[in-house]
Amino acid sequence: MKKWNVGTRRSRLALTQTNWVVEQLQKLEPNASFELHEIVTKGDKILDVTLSKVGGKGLFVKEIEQSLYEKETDFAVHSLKDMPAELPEGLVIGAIPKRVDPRDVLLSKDGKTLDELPQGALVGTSSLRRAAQLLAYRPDLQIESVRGNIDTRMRKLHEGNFDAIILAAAGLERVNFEGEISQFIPVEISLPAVGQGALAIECRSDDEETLALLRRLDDEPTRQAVTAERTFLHKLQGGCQVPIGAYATVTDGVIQITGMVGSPDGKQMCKSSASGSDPVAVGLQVAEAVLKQGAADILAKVLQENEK
Ligand SMILES: NCc1[nH]cc(CCC(=O)O)c1CC(=O)O
Repeated sequence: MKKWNVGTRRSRLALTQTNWVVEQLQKLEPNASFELHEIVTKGDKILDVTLSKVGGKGLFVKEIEQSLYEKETDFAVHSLKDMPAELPEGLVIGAIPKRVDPRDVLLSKDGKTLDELPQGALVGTSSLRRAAQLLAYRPDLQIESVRGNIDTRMRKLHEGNFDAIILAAAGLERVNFEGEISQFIPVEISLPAVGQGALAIECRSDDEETLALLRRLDDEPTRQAVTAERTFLHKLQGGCQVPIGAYATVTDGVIQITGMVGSPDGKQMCKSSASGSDPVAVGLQVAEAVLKQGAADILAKVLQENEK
């Protein structure tokens, strides 16, 4: 009987996602067994520093990738949005299952929507992307950093530290907290992070047996959409701690993508859309369009801030 060793982070969200993947695979391979290996990452340990200041790239995936190299594990389940644009040598994304809701959501006191929040309300988010788009829409809001996993952030809201916080719909739905959502923020107001709402299952590029297993969970339209988004991110040389957002959909084989780069204060916003049948081509096209609007200057300034 074949046994697969599966790497996962230890947070409730990570374990829920990994268990979901294992459940799907178990249905396809009733005779195989799967053993979970919980791995604590650097990103889980550093909770008191703003993420963008600890040099974010792949903070949540490095230790997990090490265990793949050492063949302690055969595959690992990640939130795609936590994956750097470029994978290290020898590792690939073996499957991208069908994406769930990609939107950001607002959780607020008394269920208020973005438009109903009082003047100058305090909103918790440590994402520069969310801050930029929120302030572009409501310049009066005050943004403050909030770290920790979903439970910690919701506790801070309930304790009265904030008027509202922003999270990803996908994470809340996966851990059955969708009842806490006050508003699904339209993508026209807040473009999601690249890959938000999608999972990535990572494995060794030469492990044919695992690749064949994972391929069965791959969703082609999702893969095309996130390929376009990740091409956009890669072209802008962005990791996950930059004010970059993108969202692509696929309809009858046509990919439609919108991408943005904004200054964290929301005052400068570069945004463009493209469509076509080649995910890489449309991703590059949008990246060039926002670069023409001045995205490089915004990103350089953010990098400079992070180094301080
Ligand atoms: N940055 C942490 C993270 N990574 C993935 C998700 C949610 C699940 C997803 O977007 O796939 C979250 C939490 C959040 O942003 O609210």
